[in-house]
Amino acid sequence: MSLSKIKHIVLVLSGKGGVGKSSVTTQFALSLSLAGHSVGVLDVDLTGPSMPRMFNIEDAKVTQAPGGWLPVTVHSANPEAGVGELRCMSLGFLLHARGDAVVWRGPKKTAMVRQFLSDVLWGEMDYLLIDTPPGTSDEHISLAETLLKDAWPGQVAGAVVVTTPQAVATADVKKELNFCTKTGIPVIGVIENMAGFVCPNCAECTNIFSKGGGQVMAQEFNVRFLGAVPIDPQFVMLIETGNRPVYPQGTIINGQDLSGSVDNTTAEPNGQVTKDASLLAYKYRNCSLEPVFRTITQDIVAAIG
Ligand SMILES: Nc1ncnc2c1ncn2[C@@H]1O[C@H](COP(=O)(O)OP(=O)(O)OP(=O)(O)O)[C@@H](O)[C@H]1O
Repeated sequence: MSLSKIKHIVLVLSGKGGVGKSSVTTQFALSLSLAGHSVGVLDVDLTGPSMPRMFNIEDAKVTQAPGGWLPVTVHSANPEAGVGELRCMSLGFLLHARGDAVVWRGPKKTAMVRQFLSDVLWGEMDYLLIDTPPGTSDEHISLAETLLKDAWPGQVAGAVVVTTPQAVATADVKKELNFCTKTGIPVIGVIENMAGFVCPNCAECTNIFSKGGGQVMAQEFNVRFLGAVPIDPQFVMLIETGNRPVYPQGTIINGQDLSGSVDNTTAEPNGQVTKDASLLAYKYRNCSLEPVFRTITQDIVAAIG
């Protein structure tokens, strides 16, 4: 199996679409990489692959080598700066045109997931994060079957389950936790995303949705609560504008009008990290969600052991 040299495999799940599962996968991958770990991200959301957009590598092409596909490099390792390499594989790289729709029946999806697990040449990696579609679909069942059959004991570290605070989303996530129980995939913990909005001007946190649903659910299911990630408009900007971030018109932060300016205000204090790591990672280091997710990542790494 092409996953044999990967130390830990982590699934990222959510019961509902749009709760920020891919954003969480992105931040988890960047946090791990910035902590010096080598990370692969496998996007098995076949009908809505969003990892190429998240990493701003939508135009990248996957190379076919004799033994399989070479994943796309988001950034190379920079040991001097303590940054690990980050690579990604997604169906998005294999579609002819950006935005092409995938309308496949179950067996074809199953075959694709199996091929992703067997034919991608990851090489040696500390972590492989698998971004899954929302719910419990054909992709999940194929993933669970293939992974649990082929992985060595303990290699599948478990699943991180993402939810938003409100009850309708947490209800869906309960199904996801049940799926993990039934398939025997350990649950590493629950992350509550979009938990409040911190005003960039006055720093007051407003709970736009209700609060604490993820924590309550974690207690109910006796699983670890990994933390709450607030809504940060800067993160969306970082992702949507990728490696060349420009503030849109009307952006006023801390009373300063930044419309149209390149968001490099904190990007180049020493020039070290930009040398090898992508500017995306470098920008993320300066995003307000980075310290929040760094703590969550440390907890996950400690939980995996
Ligand atoms: N903490 C956050 N702060 C600000 N924006 C966020 C946050 N989390 C997610 N978003 C934004 O919300 C939108 C949906 O997030 P994302 O695509 O990660 O959700 P998803 O659960 O993976 O969706 P899908 O079901 O389509 O796979 C994106 O535009 C993303 O940038």
